Amino acid sequence: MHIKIENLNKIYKGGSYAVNNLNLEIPNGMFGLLGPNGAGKSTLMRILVTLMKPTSGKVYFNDLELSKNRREIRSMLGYLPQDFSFFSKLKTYEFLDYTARLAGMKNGALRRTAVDQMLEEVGLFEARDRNANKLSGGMKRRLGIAQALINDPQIIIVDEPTTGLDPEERIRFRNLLSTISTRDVIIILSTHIVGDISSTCDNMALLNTGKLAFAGSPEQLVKEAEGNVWQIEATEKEYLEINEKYPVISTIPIDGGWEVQVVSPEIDGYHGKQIAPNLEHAYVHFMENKLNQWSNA
Ligand SMILES: Nc1ncnc2c1ncn2[C@@H]1O[C@H](COP(=O)(O)OP(=O)(O)OP(=O)(O)O)[C@@H](O)[C@H]1O
Repeated sequence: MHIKIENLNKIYKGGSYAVNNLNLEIPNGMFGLLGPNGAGKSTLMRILVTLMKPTSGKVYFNDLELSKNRREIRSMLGYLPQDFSFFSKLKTYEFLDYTARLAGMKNGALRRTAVDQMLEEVGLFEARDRNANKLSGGMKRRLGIAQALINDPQIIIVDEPTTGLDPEERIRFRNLLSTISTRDVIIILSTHIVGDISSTCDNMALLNTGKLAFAGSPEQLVKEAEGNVWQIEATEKEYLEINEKYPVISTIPIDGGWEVQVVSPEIDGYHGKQIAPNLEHAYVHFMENKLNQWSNA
């Protein structure tokens, strides 16, 4: 499976571009879509899952063009939306059985087996008789991914799936997606949480104000930030200045002041050394330095 997005635009009423001339290719495996709030991620997801039509441009799923093959493409998709909610009266098992029926699984015996297997896979088998709306936040999200996977989709699209989850559930959810991504599928993971991408995705794109700011591997993005991350030993007074001047990534108290990590091409004579960037540094480098340079050019 391979997705190709060509010159895609979405203009909402009022004239603002939520997606702005986007060109992007998405190969098999786990693909991360990263960007700040309002970058256009949800709009792009909704276009890909056929819930919204673009203003212009084309999307190909292999050879199938989206606007001409909506029904066929829909049958290949599983979607976990950002605001996924449940039917309040249904038990966990009943909910998944219901979505399996909606997905066209008519044979009762086969459907029951598929539902039980899926509940096992997402770690909810023990909770099968609990009301879906009484599950914890992380369990609800796992039930959400179960409903997206029940018809064995080739493309799985998950929008901000780890927002609001505690660290343990976040890791559990990421591991679940990683396991699924070893199959012959595309998983598109939209997030503003850098850690979701660094631990799981082979390829990624960075969106900002509807435009593509970067496409490649997380390692490539990290490489672009080399030479731009500094660890500074600062006095209290210097720390206050540094905080005004540069994006500060972390601060640790040390004897007589602070050890501060900043993202910047230079540090104006402060006492510091360059350190190897990680994806969080690289994301900040891109948003703060590169994009500002472009918009000022
Ligand atoms: N229905 C709509 N009508 C008008 N403008 C919209 C609509 N939906 C989104 N927008 C605007 O389009 C832009 C992109 O929004 P979108 O929700 O796609 O971004 P996002 O990256 O998913 O952000 P978030 O993580 O906050 O959902 C934003 O400026 C938003 O205000």
